[in-house]
Amino acid sequence: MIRQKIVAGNWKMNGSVESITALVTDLLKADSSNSEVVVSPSFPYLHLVSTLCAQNDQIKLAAQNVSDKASGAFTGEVSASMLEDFAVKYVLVGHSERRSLYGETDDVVALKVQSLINKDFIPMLCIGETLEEREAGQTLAVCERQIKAVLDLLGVEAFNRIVIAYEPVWAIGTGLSATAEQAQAVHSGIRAFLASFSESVAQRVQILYGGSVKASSSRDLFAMPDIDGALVGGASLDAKEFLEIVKAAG
Ligand SMILES: O=C[C@H](O)COP(=O)(O)O
Repeated sequence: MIRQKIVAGNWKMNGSVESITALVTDLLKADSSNSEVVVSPSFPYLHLVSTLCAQNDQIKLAAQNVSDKASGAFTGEVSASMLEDFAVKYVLVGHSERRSLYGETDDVVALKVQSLINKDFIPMLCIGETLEEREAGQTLAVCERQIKAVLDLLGVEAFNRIVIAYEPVWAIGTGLSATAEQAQAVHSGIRAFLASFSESVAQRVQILYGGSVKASSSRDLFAMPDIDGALVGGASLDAKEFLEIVKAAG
């Protein structure tokens, strides 16, 4: 099955009105691409970016997080219904920084996925193992456990509306990308795991790789049959580098 590639830039907690305006302006100058291009600013800049991109359907918007609660006394949280006021298509969920620094468990991540699916957003479900887990041979078991929490709550059909981002924790922000072969092995394992629940869902689901993706490594990654794009952190803050990655995706 042909799956459209997605190249998503996760800007994390970076940027200002000035720098984001300049970055988006540069991204909008690029030629159109067959891949879907997504950018993920911090909440305060969603409105700015959606306004800047309003005349151009080439760039889609992602939020970096969402609350698992619908509304109420949850200071500092942002609900899925609030995101409906912006042109948000995707929402990152379960990023390893959320899991490790803010204590998000598999169960909380699954609830966030549920709140997004209920509102017709597409969750980008981030999964991946730590270095210790990889060295202990637990890479796939960890990924499967993280996916299983969502499967148990929502069933396999939910994955028709979910994008998976495989991001080995040891490769995030370290400059140590997984090799294309290492990433492919995990992606195909994830797809096989989903296929044990539904072959058609497994064939359809887009699985992105994230972890120190650079223009120089992206072509090899995208040549792999089960790598359907990238979730790019640091390199997405540089328009030229990010656009090279978009180009490599075709
Ligand atoms: O969401 C993106 C990942 O955390 C990758 O970040 P990085 O490209 O800076 O390693």
